[in-house]
Amino acid sequence: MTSSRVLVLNSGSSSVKYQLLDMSDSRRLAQGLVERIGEETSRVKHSPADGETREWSGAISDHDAALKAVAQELSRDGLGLDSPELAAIGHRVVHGGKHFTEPTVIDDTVLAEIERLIPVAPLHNPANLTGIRTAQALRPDLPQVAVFDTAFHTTMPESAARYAIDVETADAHRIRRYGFHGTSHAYVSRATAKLLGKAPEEANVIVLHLGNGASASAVRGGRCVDTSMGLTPLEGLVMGTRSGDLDPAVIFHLMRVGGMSADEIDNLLNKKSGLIGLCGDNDMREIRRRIEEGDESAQLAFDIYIHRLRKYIGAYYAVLGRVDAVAFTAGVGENASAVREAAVAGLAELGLAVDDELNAVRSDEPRLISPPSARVAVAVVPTDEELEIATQTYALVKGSDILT
Ligand SMILES: Nc1ncnc2c1ncn2[C@@H]1O[C@H](COP(=O)(O)OP(=O)(O)O)[C@@H](O)[C@H]1O
Ligand SMILES: CC(=O)OP(=O)(O)O
Ligand SMILES: [Mg+2]
Repeated sequence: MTSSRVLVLNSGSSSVKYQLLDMSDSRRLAQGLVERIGEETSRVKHSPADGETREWSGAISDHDAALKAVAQELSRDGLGLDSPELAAIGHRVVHGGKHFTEPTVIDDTVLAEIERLIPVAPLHNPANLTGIRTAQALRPDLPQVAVFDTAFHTTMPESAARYAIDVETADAHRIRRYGFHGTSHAYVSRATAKLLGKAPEEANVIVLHLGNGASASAVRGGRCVDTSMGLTPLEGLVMGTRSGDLDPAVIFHLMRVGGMSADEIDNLLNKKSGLIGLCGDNDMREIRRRIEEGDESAQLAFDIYIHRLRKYIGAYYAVLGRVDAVAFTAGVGENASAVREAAVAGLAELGLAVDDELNAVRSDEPRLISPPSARVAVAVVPTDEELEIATQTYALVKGSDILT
């Protein structure tokens, strides 16, 4: 039997998203989500392609237990991890440092490197590691492949990747801009070029990945030339719970004057800042609802979010010189028409505008929302990190002697 199925695991700090795909025709056989891992009640949602979605709540204490729940759900549909049709398991790994520029078959050395990078991706790499270890224990015979969020950004020029600090100190501690959400920026920039009827090499695209974590990238001819996240996924845009850009002196001030420890500030900036810090909610749906009711702190949080986003659009416009499209993606980018409208409002001089009717359309398909006459296309392009990870994983193991 030829094996052509790939299971993709995208382990976040408190969630696991997964998809099982048949790569002979890129068909999705099942997908799902385990949320609120470690909380009192976790939630599991599992959708087989040929059956009813199943949802249940229960206590799932850690990522190991979450993955076992995923394996069980897949088994119930006859798609268990013991299937001989499974060719590989692909894992999203958030931080790959400078070393990993390509999808990589995981061995002990790769595991050790992912572990070494935990201090620069404390919310993500530990979850990614648990996902890998549990999957290895369930199927020790299968190739496990790491697809790194950082890989797509390794093409950035030094002028974009280097911080303006003492070079020796930076090099000693490997401090530079790595960038994240790379599989999404790669997938969306390519899909945007396709939507424009261009080859990726011909298109300059600003990608705005606005999920709970959020980042922008400038992509010239299919290669990343700048991105908003940095050494860690904390820099750049305002996010659900992360501050994004701020004066680094805020940290010394909080230490010296506020009496806070490094860990306390880390927690403040990563988990209690961004939208949730500004108004108590990190879900854009809730923020929009509160704004409709006249809530001032929700309005201010929204305005700060949009102000930062517009600054990055302007910055990357200048970085690229010529922009063919601005693409919105991820939970907020794909769904929040008010964010898209506000992000480009008043930028007609730059060739940017949205058409209200097109912007209001809800769809899972890539689509243009700018008026046909606009000089720069504005697009909504749903991301599919799992499909991209599966494609890269399968390309690596197919036809190699890894697959037996
Ligand atoms: N219909 C919607 N309108 C506005 N925002 C939405 C909508 N649906 C989802 N979102 C936003 O998308 C976010 C999640 O995005 P997602 O890309 O799934 O994030 P992540 O992968 O980081 O968990 C939610 O926190 C919410 O703010
Ligand atoms: C890198 C990152 O921020 O990822 P996520 O959006 O999944 O938190
Ligand atoms: Mg995401």
